[in-house]
Amino acid sequence: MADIRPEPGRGSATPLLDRVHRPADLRALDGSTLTALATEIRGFLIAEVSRSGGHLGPNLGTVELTIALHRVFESPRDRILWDTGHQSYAHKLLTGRKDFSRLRAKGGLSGYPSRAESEHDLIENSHASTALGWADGLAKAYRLAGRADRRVVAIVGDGALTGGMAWEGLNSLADQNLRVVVVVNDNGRSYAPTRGGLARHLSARRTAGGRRQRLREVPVAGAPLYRALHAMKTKITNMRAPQSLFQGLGVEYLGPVDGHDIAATEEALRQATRLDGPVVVHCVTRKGNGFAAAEQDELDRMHVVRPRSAAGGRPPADWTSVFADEMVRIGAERPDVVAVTAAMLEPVGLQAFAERYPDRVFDVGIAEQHAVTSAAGLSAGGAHPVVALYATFLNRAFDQVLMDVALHGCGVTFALDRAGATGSDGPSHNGMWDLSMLQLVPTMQIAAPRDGTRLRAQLREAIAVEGHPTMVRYPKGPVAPDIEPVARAGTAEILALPDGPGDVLIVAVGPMAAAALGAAGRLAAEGVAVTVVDPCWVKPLDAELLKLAEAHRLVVTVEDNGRVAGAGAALAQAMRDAGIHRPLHQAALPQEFLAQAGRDEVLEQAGLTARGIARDVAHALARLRVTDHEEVV
Ligand SMILES: Cc1ncc(C[n+]2csc(CCOP(=O)(O)OP(=O)(O)O)c2C)c(N)n1
Ligand SMILES: O=C[C@H](O)COP(=O)(O)O
Ligand SMILES: CC(=O)C(=O)O
Ligand SMILES: [Mg+2]
Repeated sequence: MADIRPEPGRGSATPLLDRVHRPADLRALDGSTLTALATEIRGFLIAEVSRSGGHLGPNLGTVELTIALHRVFESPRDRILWDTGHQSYAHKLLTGRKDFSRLRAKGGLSGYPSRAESEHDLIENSHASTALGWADGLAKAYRLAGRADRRVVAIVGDGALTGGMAWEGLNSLADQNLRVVVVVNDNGRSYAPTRGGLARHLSARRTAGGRRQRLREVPVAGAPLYRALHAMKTKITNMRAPQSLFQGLGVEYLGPVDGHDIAATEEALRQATRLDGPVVVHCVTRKGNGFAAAEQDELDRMHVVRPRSAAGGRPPADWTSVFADEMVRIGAERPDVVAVTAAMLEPVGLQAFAERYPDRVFDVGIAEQHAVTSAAGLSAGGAHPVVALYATFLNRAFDQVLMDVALHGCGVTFALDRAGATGSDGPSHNGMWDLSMLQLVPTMQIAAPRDGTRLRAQLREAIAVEGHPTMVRYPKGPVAPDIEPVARAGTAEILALPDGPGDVLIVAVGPMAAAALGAAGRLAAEGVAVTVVDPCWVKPLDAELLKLAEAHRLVVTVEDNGRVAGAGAALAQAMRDAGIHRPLHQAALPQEFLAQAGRDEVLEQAGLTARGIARDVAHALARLRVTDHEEVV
């Protein structure tokens, strides 16, 4: 993630934008005014997003495309669907949302489309490659309802197009001959350059288009030659290029068109709407366009920038960098260890591994399902794959984890970054499902390290396991300071022991250890004797942990995962199975779609802080005194 300094003189004065309150207002503007509006929007985004943080590069690339879309389509009668949704800032501005002062913060604008914000938004899940599925369903529904007037347009990045769902969508659009316009927003990048056969195909089409474009720019001899070539190559429209992969599937193809040329993009879109079936408009854009620092950012074209408050100076070491470092060391010792990423090499911390062992890292595109099954294959072939993903993105690959990896006894390690609350990306990005989901997988071993030392150690332990899958989960943000154990209970580690017998056992999962210790301190001051234990391995739970539970009056589990079926629920079940009848209170994230806020705010709201845990324990103890034999309090 890049630090940025906006170019001096850039402000957010927006006289033209002030005249646009809704998409229809755009239709009254002429060509040069539209170009000036694009410049204004770009200046606004650079100034605002540099301050708030957010997806700067992708949004700088879609300004002109968004203007063209809103001039051709009549949203919300027509549906404009942004795949992933991280590139919809200009769309927000043109649909009346201009207060970016709290972008991605609590109570502020979402970093993605949001149904609560606008009738112009529909998809807000922000997991990639879903827009064609939505488009397919909407177009079918409109057809059934006899609403031929309602058009559907989906904007999908070249990165999102690497996801299998996009191809399932295209297949279905072609099958039903649905009138859907698919704009491929091709900037050649995901975070890093987009990889694979599809990326090569798009690149070849880009080059073919570019060659024609250059010929046209040659004043005298070039133009007739261009026209001759062009006429020969195009039959139905003057923009259609033959031999595209899409045409082979039964989806028309227009382009490539320069996505920073509003008039040309508009013309391509208008042509697309005249066709009576699915059509791809190949739109070539530059990620970071118009902001030199972003255009020149080799890493990811400023895909996402940190808020200015967090920028400056060296950021503190985060969990990702500890993982990154340990992977390089493990890689040196274990030539069979390979890494798999779903288009997020650098964000998940595999850059250094890739530099050291370029042949042992595989970027499969935004294709988590394929990443997991491919890892099963790697394991079957004798390698030990580490599949590194953001926790929330594993969700869609549950069946592959269960049936390909676990059922087949594959030694695959899942390294899940951004596990727990992530906050500013809203409900879609909190990593609060993995502990529940992977509890269901027979043979899966789950580690939740509490600090950097434990992350290194447990990653090693996990990678040493063959014959079944392992998972290591860790959160977003600075790595927690090391906490040394005071005793052990099997594989669990005791972090605090009272002098005498304990009243309360706090089972702190992973990075919740520090807050649990803080709570124990507060409770001790009130005369409550608390033992704090870190299970280290959340699955399987060590029998010693059950003995500890039996030795206390109240058990409290603390985890940054949804409360349903997570570590607390697993312990409650293990205790019941073992005939241990102790009341158990679960402190966890509520099983809800959590509103966007800072990560700390989300944790605070869920009571996952020292104060919150101490308060919960005190309440639970008070209730225990009243009802005595309650099992879950
Ligand atoms: C299922 C899933 N995996 C990973 C991501 C993380 N992610 C968000 S945007 C992005 C790259 C998108 O590339 P592209 O679609 O080409 O859009 P661009 O940013 O280039 O405009 C990735 C990997 C995600 N949102 N969803
Ligand atoms: O997950 C997608 C984000 O927009 C980028 O997240 P991050 O800042 O946690 O890497
Ligand atoms: C949008 C998103 O998920 C990302 O930028 O990673
Ligand atoms: Mg892209």
